[in-house]
Amino acid sequence: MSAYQRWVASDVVIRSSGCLFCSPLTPYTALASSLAPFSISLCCSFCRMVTAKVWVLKKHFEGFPKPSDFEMKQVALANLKDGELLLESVFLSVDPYMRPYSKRDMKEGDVMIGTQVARIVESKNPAFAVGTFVVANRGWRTHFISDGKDLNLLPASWPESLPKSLALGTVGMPGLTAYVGLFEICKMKPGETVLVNAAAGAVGSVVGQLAKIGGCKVVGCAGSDSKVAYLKNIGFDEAFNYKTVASLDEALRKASPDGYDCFFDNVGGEFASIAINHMKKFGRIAVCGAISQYNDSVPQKGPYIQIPMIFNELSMKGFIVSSWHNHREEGVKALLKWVLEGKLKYHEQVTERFENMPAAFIGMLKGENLGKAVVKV
Ligand SMILES: NC(=O)C1=CN([C@@H]2O[C@H](COP(=O)(O)OP(=O)(O)OC[C@H]3O[C@@H](n4cnc5c(N)ncnc54)[C@H](OP(=O)(O)O)[C@@H]3O)[C@@H](O)[C@H]2O)C=CC1
Ligand SMILES: CCCCCCC/C=C/C=O
Repeated sequence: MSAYQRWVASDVVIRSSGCLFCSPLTPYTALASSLAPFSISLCCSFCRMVTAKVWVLKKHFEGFPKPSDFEMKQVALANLKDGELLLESVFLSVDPYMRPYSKRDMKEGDVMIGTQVARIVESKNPAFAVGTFVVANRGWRTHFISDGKDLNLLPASWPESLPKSLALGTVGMPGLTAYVGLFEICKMKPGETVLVNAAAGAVGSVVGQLAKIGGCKVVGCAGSDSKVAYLKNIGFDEAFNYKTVASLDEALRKASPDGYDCFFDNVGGEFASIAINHMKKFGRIAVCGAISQYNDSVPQKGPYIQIPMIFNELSMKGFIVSSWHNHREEGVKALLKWVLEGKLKYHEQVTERFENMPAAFIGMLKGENLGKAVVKV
């Protein structure tokens, strides 16, 4: 009998509101495995169905997201079929893209989109062992069933001492975004000057450090003095608080009087319109994000970019990291190596409890995070 089966057999009742699947009267059971405390699921003591908690988009966001736009629900998961796995989320990611993508791709009532580090708690698929950690793209759910095809294993060389949540941040999608944007889109070269905004966040903090590893001068800006201090601490040559400088134009000129070869733009809007006038001849702009525009109900207007683009013969390219999946393996390997060598530092803003997903998401959009915002279930 496996550790998991022993737990199920022990029937530790931790709640009694009833099974969603068979009867409102049947109590739930704690279901755990040999690797507790990671695994605590809800399982009906009669039919053995697991109940997942999920967050749905109750109401499309208008302007800034608010707690009442979300609703938490319970979903009963069916028993596993051959080839299937039961997983529980251990860390969930909250990312800016959820705001624009919800408008483009979701309808009210859909489970919020997103990725998680999850642990396999039951397996009817011989290719996946119980206890394995994976990265999945299954939205804001505590538990889910998979056939294994949509899961990414953490690299085999992932040390036990390294937080697995980094697979959602510095050694995950945001880190890869920095890697692709700098090396493939900006095509940065040693000796160049790189500008990055939202620099103390998940993507920006990696951008600045990779640019330093690549032999560049790095200028970053962020929305608080403590974030600016953090940027200096992790090696940025120049950093400023874009919210308190008297003039953004002056601050950009002071930080690099000769201008910028590469601009990694996470913010868009007014910042980008001003920064474009500080680009050097043949400068390259990676259009990564436009977070200053995501919550606009009325689209922002110019100034327009054509004149500086022409005079300085600039290149400007938007990109979506998932289109660069052929660089994933190489990128994750390089990021992990730099983290382990101590050349790539990380910080995580960890919010406790699945119930706080909306608060973590809203907080990240407001700039409350230093480094990657994640939720620990
Ligand atoms: N193209 C792609 O494939 C990808 C794009 N992205 C984009 O990269 C950007 C950064 O994402 P990520 O690193 O995950 O998030 P962050 O960890 O950087 O968190 C978001 C940060 O944005 C800043 N911010 C919020 N509102 C504004 C504003 N109005 N003006 C300036 N800064 C603001 C806040 O920091 P502060 O305190 O400094 O204001 C906040 O902490 C986003 O635009 C995102 O959409 C991310 C992943 C993939
Ligand atoms: C599997 C998650 C894919 C995330 C793609 C993110 C693209 C982001 C765009 C802007 O934020």
